Amino acid sequence: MTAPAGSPPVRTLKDLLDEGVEGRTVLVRSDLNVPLDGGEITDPGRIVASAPTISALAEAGAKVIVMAHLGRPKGEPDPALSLAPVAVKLGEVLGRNVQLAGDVVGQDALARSEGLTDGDVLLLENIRFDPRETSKDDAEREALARALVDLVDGDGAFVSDGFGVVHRKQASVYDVAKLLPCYAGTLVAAEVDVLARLTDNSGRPYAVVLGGSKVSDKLAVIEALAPKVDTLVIGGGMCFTFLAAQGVSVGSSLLQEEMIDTCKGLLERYADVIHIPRDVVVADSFSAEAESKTVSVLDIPDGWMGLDIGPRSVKRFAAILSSAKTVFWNGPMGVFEFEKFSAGTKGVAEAIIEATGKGAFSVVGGGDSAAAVRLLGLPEDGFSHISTGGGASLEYLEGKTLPGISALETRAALEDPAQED
Ligand SMILES: Nc1ncnc2c1ncn2[C@@H]1O[C@H](COP(=O)(O)OP(=O)(O)O)[C@@H](O)[C@H]1O
Ligand SMILES: O=C(OP(=O)(O)O)[C@H](O)COP(=O)(O)O
Repeated sequence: MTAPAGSPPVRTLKDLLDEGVEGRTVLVRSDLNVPLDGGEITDPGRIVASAPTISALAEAGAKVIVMAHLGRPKGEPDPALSLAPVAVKLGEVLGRNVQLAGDVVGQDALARSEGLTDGDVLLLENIRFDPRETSKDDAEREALARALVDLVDGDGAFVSDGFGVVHRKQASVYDVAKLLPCYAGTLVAAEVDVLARLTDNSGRPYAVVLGGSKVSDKLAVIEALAPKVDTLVIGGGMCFTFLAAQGVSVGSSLLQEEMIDTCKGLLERYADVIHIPRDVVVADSFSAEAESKTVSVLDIPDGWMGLDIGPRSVKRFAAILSSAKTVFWNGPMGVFEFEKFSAGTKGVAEAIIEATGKGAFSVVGGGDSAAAVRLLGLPEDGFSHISTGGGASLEYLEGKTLPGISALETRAALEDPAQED
């Protein structure tokens, strides 16, 4: 894992294993935030990607305690977001029993952590059931971090392996790293090394494709990315704020009202960089069985919502992407989970695969984007790399400090022997 120039290398899982972990308790932060449909996991990609680190530690005799989140609970237990189905799937993938704690740092988690023997794996309940995980108050987050460390015996360690969440300054991602010897897991190390190839001197034309539904997160990233790239193709739930900025009526589509002026400015400053759809597939409700039709963006009926980009836009985006030498894609072009709104995602993905076949370096980033590739039956090896992090990758590309990475670098600097007087 390449550390920023001049800073000591971040310690990795290999360093921890070389130290020896037998009998030691190791806290691991994984990103197991998988898509669910009625309690069923529709794509276990993140669980599969997280398994090597957990497996290596258990095989080496560590007592492994895994911290993870699922969705965005409002700081209290939500049965629909319990990690129970994740624990079952993780056990299947690891080929070993995975215990699920009934709480995060409560009596059950404590009792189970005290009862662990070498090689055991304990998954804590959804870490975001505790409001301190995502608190903006440092003291609150630090209190949860200390409670998590209390689950660990004296010679414990922390492994940061949840690449998809390293852009979040949260207790289990950032604050725990200040309290224990910390290491980058195999997934985090691999992802950062791949993304390091997506820099300013990447092959040109450099295209970024943005979609999905986390509009507020990603609109903020666009301002930083726009000057760095040759093309910004925008679809999914992202495009409607841009369309509204052009005075278009977007019906009941996803819309970030407070960002309309920002988008107006971006469209003015980067008119030749930013490309938004000219036709969309609209629906009279958010459902797989909704009535739908393809319309010009100028004809979105009141009360209807855009749930995919239209065929004309797919064709235009594909033409733009066909000459790209570097492509980063985060966010589906539509609600691909519903078959009738999946054509936009499939068409743009196929265009990226075609560009990759002609020598482009392409990265797909994001839980749902990666899931879309697999669920739409597209060849994963048609892309140069499929990343488990969408927002994390975007903020890395933006050049932002990722709290989950900076915490590792800070610890490495503090523990670097060269720093000794
Ligand atoms: N036009 C749209 N309206 C509402 N939701 C959308 C639209 N287009 C895509 N989505 C949703 O975006 C979600 C993924 O968004 P996001 O989490 O940002 O992607 P990723 O996980 O790849 O970063 C998908 O569940 C998809 O259904
Ligand atoms: O799904 C995730 O990010 P992504 O949607 O950017 O891929 C991560 O698990 C982070 O989740 P969050 O955006 O609720 O912090």
